[in-house]
Amino acid sequence: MLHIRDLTVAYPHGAPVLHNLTLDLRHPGVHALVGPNGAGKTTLLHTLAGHLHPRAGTIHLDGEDVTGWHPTTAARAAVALAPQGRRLWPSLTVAEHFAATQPTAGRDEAWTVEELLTMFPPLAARMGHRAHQLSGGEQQMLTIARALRTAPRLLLADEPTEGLAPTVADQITTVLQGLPARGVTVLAALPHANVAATIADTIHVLAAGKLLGHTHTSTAASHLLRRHLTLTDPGDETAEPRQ
Ligand SMILES: Nc1ncnc2c1ncn2[C@@H]1O[C@H](COP(=O)(O)OP(=O)(O)OP(=O)(O)O)[C@@H](O)[C@H]1O
Repeated sequence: MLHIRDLTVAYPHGAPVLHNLTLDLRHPGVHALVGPNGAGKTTLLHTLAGHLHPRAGTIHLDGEDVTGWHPTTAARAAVALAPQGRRLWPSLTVAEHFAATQPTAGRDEAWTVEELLTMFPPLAARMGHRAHQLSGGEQQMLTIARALRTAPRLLLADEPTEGLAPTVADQITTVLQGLPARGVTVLAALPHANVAATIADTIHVLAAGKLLGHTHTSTAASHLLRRHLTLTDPGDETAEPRQ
């Protein structure tokens, strides 16, 4: 469904942080992007969401060339970003977040607010609370619920379980794993291969803005990273991946 070819992305006035990156999400499912800090995971998700324009390369989504599109075009094409740091509206209540977020026009697969509250039960008791009054876990649930409210076909989730207690992280993982059955493909940036292996069908390994390969197990993902670090730092052959 998503085909990225030779993608080079830089921040304004900066050197490229993604270099000739080629990546395919061939089938609906949960896909992880794994790599050390600074690998370029967030940059890739923001490029797919239309927040950054590539310097070179192409992005095709379901056969359509969407390279360099704007965030509103991405949203209309049913691509939703659940960003790192959540970026909720602090003074709006949970109910107001839902009211302010409407399903993409023409999408039949929209979730009702009731369905989203069933998916994330803690939010049901917090409808009148402002976002800044929520716990970190509740904020993350609202971030994902708000993204789902737009009825995406591709959900970009940036570190969706970051900093959460294991039980809350498990709740979110379970939701993400159930999304492909509802027609949503998930691409989640995750810092650790072992977390990725519990969530995703496929793990795409990124380092220094380049795709090292894709795999299905944390062991193989760690091996790819370790080999990359050994090749780039021959003086430290015992180096462990920085993750
Ligand atoms: N707004 C920005 N302006 C300039 N450079 C940036 C900006 N955001 C990120 N970078 C740089 O781009 C590179 C990739 O960062 P990115 O945040 O995409 O990595 P990441 O894999 O998501 O890392 P992390 O796990 O730490 O979030 C890093 O070198 C970072 O310093």
